[in-house]
Amino acid sequence: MQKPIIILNYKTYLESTGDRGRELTWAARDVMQETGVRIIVCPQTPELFHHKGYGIEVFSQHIDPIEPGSHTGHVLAQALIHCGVTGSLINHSEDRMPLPDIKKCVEICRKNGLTSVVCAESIEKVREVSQLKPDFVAIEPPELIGSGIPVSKADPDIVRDSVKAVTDPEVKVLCGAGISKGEDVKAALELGTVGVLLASGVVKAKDPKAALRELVAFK
Ligand SMILES: O=C(CO)COP(=O)(O)O
Repeated sequence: MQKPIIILNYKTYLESTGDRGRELTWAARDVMQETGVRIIVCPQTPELFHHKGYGIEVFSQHIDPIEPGSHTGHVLAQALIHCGVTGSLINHSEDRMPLPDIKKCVEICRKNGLTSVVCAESIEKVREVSQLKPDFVAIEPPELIGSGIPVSKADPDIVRDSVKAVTDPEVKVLCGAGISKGEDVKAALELGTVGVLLASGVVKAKDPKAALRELVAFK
């Protein structure tokens, strides 16, 4: 079975903020080096610079649909790049955007060499945002987010149908919500995704490094 892509969203949990966030990034880097699995971490925007240079890919949780100029308080692609960031989540369920803004963000990412991961809450949304040609679309049913109930097992149809809804072979599909175990990741791959987007199962685990090891150790 192919190796999964694991995107770890730090959200705004205290367990992934400040020094604890950096320890989590080091743990993810170690597991990535041990296993060869591509792991990407997504700390909060003000902390991104502190995760630079550790030998692991860092994505932003958000980017704004703006060009350089007068946009106080917004997140500019070039500033993310300065922080060592190589991609961004877009339209996360906890940070939704209107479609024209998603489109602009995907274009900005493409123009600046950033990987785009657009989240979607339904099969219809997956179909719609995949037309924008992001690098990844992540199906995440909001009701399962943070529930501990893995989407890949609780609702395999939404994952399978999301994979079918994406007709462009260059757009890869991820799934997320409630993922915490290797068997959840395995189920996600069997349904046709290339990996998972997750948060609480690792961030809030007693031993996040052990949780990450368990997540990627399946046959
Ligand atoms: O929103 C998510 C990842 O972006 C999923 O969160 P949980 O893994 O905590 O369910």
